Amino acid sequence: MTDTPVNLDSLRERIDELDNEILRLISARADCAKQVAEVKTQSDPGAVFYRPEREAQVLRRIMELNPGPLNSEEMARLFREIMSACLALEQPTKVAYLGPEGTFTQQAALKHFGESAVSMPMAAIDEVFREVEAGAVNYGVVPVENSTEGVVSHTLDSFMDSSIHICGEVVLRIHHHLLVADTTLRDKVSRVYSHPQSLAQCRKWLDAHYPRAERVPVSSNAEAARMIKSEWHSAAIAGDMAAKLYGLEKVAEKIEDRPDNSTRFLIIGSQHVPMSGEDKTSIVVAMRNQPGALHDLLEPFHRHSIDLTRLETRPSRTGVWNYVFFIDFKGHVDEPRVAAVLEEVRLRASEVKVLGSYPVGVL
Ligand SMILES: C=C(O[C@@H]1C=C(C(=O)O)C=C[C@H]1O)C(=O)O
Repeated sequence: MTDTPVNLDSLRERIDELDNEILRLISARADCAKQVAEVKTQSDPGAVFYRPEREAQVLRRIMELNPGPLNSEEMARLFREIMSACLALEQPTKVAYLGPEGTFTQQAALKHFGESAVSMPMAAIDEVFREVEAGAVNYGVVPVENSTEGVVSHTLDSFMDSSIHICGEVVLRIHHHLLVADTTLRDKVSRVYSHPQSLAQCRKWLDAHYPRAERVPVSSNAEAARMIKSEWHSAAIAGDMAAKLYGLEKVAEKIEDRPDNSTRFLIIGSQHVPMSGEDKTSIVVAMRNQPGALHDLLEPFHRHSIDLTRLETRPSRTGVWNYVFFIDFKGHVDEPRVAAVLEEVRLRASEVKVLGSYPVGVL
């Protein structure tokens, strides 16, 4: 196809006009968001400006209305950033995440809150919980389950001793790469560093390509990326953010054994999140260890046609009960049918704790 200069010029003129329009509209939107913040402060001086359910509704509406040619996810990502910038005008959201910088958890935090949020790396999952509990940050982001390797048990255990709520979820496609520094001797790699979950997610690939290399588990894949800078015979498995942060090269891309490898992260905070129209609830239930306990627990969900999306069993650490169950299901605690089920579950269980109701992840 050949573009005549005249065509190109007129198209660019049209783009300039559209940009002027977009600029005007985004500014008008930011003004509106500012006014919303003023209204919120008038009714409650300590008001939280960020509203997870409202943001989910805005993004879902945009995805539904999107006429193309941009795909809906791409369009929602643009709106995600507009909302993030609007919110930061009044109050940048402070978010603690499982660090160090360059982890998938940081990527998840930015995907959920947008680039205008202030994100702070923490050394461990319980530190993220502590920062949120202490009110030093507005929210925390922690990994909870991976499609290949299953549950992140540390996160579930942290909920047992905490009053923290779940305010949201975000799912991230995880792509791992084999990374080296510019000083690494690529044909002499005898050691591969990564987080144990990442090593497990790339097990078959490592067996096939580096069967003799020692696999060294470290606290995060960003830490693995940092470490190999000073070791000429070592490689790291990590994602794009860590590769960029530490200036590493990719020897092999997307080496995860399963192409649909993804991780679910939870947004934790102290807020009760109202209904967004498409919500999930997470609860933790302690049962006495007696025959039929699990059946008794699940039966009310079945009878009220409530969709369970996850069931996880953890040994109780208190000794009073033998098992605790982490259950996720579709619906919100403010819905009467969910309230009815919880009432029944309370009668059958030794203890029920609602961790939170929150919008099903949009992006
Ligand atoms: C504008 C509001 O406040 C914040 C900003 C939003 C936005 O820019 O659309 C949406 C929800 C809140 O996080 C609101 O509550 O409507």
